[in-house]
Amino acid sequence: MASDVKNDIKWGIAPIGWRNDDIPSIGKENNLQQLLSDIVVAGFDGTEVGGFFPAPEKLNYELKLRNLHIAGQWFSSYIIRDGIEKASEAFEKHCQFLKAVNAPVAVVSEQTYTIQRSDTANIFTDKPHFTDKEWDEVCQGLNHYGEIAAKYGIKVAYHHHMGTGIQTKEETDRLMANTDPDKVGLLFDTGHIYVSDGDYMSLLNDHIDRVVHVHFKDVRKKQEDDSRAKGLTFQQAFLNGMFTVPGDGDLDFKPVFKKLVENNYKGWIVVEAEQDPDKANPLEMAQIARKYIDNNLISQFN
Ligand SMILES: O=C1C[C@@H](O)[C@H](O)[C@@H](O)C1=O
Ligand SMILES: [Co+2]
Repeated sequence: MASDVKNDIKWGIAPIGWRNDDIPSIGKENNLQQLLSDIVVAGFDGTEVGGFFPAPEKLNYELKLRNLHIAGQWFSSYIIRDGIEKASEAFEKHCQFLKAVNAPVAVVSEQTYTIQRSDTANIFTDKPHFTDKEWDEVCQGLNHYGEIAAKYGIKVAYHHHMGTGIQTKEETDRLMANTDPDKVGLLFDTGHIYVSDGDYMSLLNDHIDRVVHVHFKDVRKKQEDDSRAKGLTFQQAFLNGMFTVPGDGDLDFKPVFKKLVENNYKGWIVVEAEQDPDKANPLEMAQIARKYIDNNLISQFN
């Protein structure tokens, strides 16, 4: 059965185009009200929680004024570094926040050994690798996160991510094989898997049944090649314009959307493009993305 495109799929855009949690100086002039109002102007249904967002009461108030909704929030997980018990305590607090803002998924990434915030590591070559023991711990811990999330009516959406121990398709395959499908879902991020493996359809095709959340991140191949040749860090690469919104880069989102719809995907697709807002006007980029979605993706099913 296919999704009912109008009712089953909600479209979001992440705050990361306006402000970046990892580089707080970027876009600090964009406050919550500005961000949310831009999202309404561009025609999206909601967003994910950014690091600068206020407590639930204030956030819900601002969302309600604009009829917007929260899709989820990133959780930096440290199962290997801190152990399952301590990591789970932090995760439970995260779920409490998510429940208070009615978010359906927790976006989880195991951040032990990550190089995504490093000032020196080459994002294309220096990723960490987990030992077999660490893999066991992460998989066990994530299953436990799934049990905690379920108490709050939330799903775990695991985010494969450049510069982490679970980045490639092979690593994501291993994660999917060793976690419980009822407890751990997959967040499919087009940009991360493309930069990692040079392909995005294989991951989607193989794990479509586990996908509970989606990030649409486009890649400018020229800027990716340039960043790779220069051995840039993750932050340098995105400031070099490696990522952009769908419709502005080189990835074709039509087969991705088709696959999701044909497999009855129900949930959020969030446009997510970390860029320098001084170079890429966030509202303009949001409007480019929305136009591409309407004219090239949704139109396939009209
Ligand atoms: O989903 C994401 C959240 C960000 O914090 C992260 O760095 C970005 O690359 C991403 O895909
Ligand atoms: Co993402």
